[in-house]
Amino acid sequence: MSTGLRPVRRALIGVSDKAGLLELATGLHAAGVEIVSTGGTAKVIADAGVPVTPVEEVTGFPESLDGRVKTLHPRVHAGLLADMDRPEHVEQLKQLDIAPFDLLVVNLYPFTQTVASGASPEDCVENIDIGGPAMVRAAAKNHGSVAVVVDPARYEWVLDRVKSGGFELADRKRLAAQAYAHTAAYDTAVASWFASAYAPADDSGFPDFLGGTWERGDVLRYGENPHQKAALYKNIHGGLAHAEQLHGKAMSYNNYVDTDAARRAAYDFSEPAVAIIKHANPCGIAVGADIAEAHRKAHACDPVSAYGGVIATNRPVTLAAAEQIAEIFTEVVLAPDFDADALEVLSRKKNIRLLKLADAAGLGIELRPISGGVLLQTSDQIDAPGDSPANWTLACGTAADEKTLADLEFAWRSVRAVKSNAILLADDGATVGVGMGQVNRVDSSRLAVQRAGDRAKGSVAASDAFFPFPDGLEVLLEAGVRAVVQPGGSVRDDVVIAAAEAAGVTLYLTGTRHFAH
Ligand SMILES: NC(=O)c1ncn([C@@H]2O[C@H](COP(=O)(O)O)[C@@H](O)[C@H]2O)c1NC=O
Repeated sequence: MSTGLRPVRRALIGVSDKAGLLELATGLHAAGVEIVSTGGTAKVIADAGVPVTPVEEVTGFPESLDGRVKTLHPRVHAGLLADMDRPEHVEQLKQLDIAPFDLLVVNLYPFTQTVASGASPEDCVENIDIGGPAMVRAAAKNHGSVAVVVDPARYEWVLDRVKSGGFELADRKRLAAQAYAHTAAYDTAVASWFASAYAPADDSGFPDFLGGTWERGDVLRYGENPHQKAALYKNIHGGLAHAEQLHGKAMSYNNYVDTDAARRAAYDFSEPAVAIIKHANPCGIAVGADIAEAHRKAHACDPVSAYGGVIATNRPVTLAAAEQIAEIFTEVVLAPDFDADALEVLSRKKNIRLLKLADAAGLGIELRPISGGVLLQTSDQIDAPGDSPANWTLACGTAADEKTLADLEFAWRSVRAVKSNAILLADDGATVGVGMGQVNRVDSSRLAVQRAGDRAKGSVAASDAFFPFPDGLEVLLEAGVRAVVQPGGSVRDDVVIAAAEAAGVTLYLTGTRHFAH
């Protein structure tokens, strides 16, 4: 069966990123390939003494308008679009005196990088490549006859193929698929920038067009369950999907979901913090003088549930912390870094996955697919006025002393990481009981109290949303909680406050809610 092998005799090269260009051009020339190039590319090649035909010689037209017109010419596009398996195309090229191209190597003006550099809108617009994508799309469409390369990392492989006789049809198809993904991502970046930064339709802050492209990372063993298939796709914005895995088995689908929840729970504490997550909910969050102390305290919250958990920290993992973690069966540790000795200790554990992610902050927006669409919201940062104790309203009881207020603030920050309805009990910078994911606030309160056991007495509590009735709060009061922080805002706030007052408990209202569904 024919593999559709086509030799490379004539190549068109126009690259913005000149990395690897010389090696490529030298290799192509040595393999007997005629090279045609655009201005800057041709200059680099010619300066190195490698023969190159300027594209102007092919078009008979000068590169003009500040480079806006270089390759946009029938003599270039006919050479890229002629189907060499169709005799009439071959004949037409002959009549028009146009030579076909067998290989196109292009990379585009750096639009995304220009935007990211904070360049002026005019510079960004000028960095929208027009001729490059036109050629890439033409050659990709005509992959039956032309191989198109958009990735400098492929140059070595390209030379190898050229020297060994050319590209097979299967190669050219894969290259074409890559080329279309490249131009699609490029156009999506341009369209997104126009819609949100350059020409927004209104002042809502939400663009009319929402674009995103992802490239496949690892194919995962399975999805949430073994009968579901799954793969990781990565965008260009960094984050957990790009974390460097330093050790351990491949990440699973559920590992990623839990690690992202752990990241959200731990990353924005100013003190050293550790979050231990199971099934996307915390079974312990704590701050401490260092990571080892924070881990000890977080683990003590619910050692039963912490077994097989996922840990995130906001500081590099130290030897002391690593030795503690190594004692407990842990699926994943995510940290900004690992000290060398800590890495050595943890790497002795075959099954633990160690992920390094320097910037865990995330993009500040979240997308959630729903049937037929996607919901977009800004992330639940802890930056609303109601998140600052200075703005809390003391609804009843005595004003909290410094330690109590610090615990309430810790509990308030931590409760964001708990699925609603969320009730979180804390003491001394550590959770002691977490009630999560119940469909009423009374059950969440019962769960938190039950998990805390004796530790409920004298602890502080945070509720992610208001108590609609006093019943949930009463569970906490009976257990001996000494101070509570909650948003307030229920039509029955007066009876809820009265219940706290009767128990002599301090109650603060934040006016801000932190649901996590
Ligand atoms: N205008 C054109 O006809 C055109 N043809 C190719 N380009 C781009 O020009 C760049 C290469 O230019 P140079 O070789 O001059 O550095 C490549 O990124 C290529 O995608 C063009 N530039 C922008 O559209």
